[in-house]
Amino acid sequence: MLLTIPDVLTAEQVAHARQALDQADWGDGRVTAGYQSAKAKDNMQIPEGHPVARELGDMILQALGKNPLFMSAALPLRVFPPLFNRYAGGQSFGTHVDNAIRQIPGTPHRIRTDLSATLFFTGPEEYDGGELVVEDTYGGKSVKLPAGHMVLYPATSLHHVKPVTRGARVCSFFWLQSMIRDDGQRSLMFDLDVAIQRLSRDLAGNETAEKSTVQLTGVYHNLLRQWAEM
Ligand SMILES: O=C(O)CCC(=O)C(=O)O
Ligand SMILES: [Fe+2]
Repeated sequence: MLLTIPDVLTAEQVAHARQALDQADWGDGRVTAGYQSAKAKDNMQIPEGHPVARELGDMILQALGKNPLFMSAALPLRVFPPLFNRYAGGQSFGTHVDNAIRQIPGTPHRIRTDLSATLFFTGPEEYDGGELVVEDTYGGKSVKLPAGHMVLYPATSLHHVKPVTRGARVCSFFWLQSMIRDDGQRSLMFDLDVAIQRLSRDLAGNETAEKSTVQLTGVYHNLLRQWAEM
C-alpha cells in the first residue's frame, strides 16, 4: 500500500526545520547506501547522528506518534532515526530497493525495513523534477507532495527519484519495522480500522449498529493478536 499522510508537520515546524537544515553540514548521500544503491545514488545527506538530524528526527517521531492515520496504516514496532537528504543541480537516485535490514546507529538493535517513508520539507513549486516514483504491479506511481506531507510505501518496492533540474528538494527519509510484516495483511487491518471508525461515527446512537461495531472491533483486535510480531 502506498499512502499519503497529510500535515505530519505544521507550517511552523516545517519553517523551523528548513532554517536548521539550511545551516547544517551536508555530505555525500552514498554513506548510508547499500552496494547496489550506492551506484544509483547521487544526493546530499546530513550525517547520521548530527545534532540537527537528532533534533528534527525527534520532532518527526513525536508528530508521527500522535498521528492516527500513520499509526493505523503502519502499525509501527520500531522506527529508524530519520535521515535528511537534498537533491539539486540534476541530482537523482536511480532505481533501487532499500536494504532489508538496518542497524540502528549506536545500538545493537536491527530493524527489518517493512515500510519506507519520505517527508517533504520543500513544496512542489520550489523545484522541477524530484518526483519519487514507486513501482508496483500496477505500474509506477509518481509522488511529489506539499511541505509537511509524507508518503509511506512498501520497502519491498523498486523506486527512484527523478533528477532535480531547478531549485532543491529537501526531505526526511526513513524506514520502519511494522508489527505486521506482510503488506497485504497490514493493508487489510488498515481498511478494517478505517471502516470501523467510519461506522462508529456515522451510526452513533443506533443501538444495533453499535453492537456490530463492537463486534468488528473485536475482530480487528483478534486479527492483530494472530498476526502481530513484537
Ligand atoms: O528521497 C527520497 O524520497 C527517497 C530516498 C531513497 O529512496 C533512499 O534513500 O533509499
Ligand atoms: Fe530508497
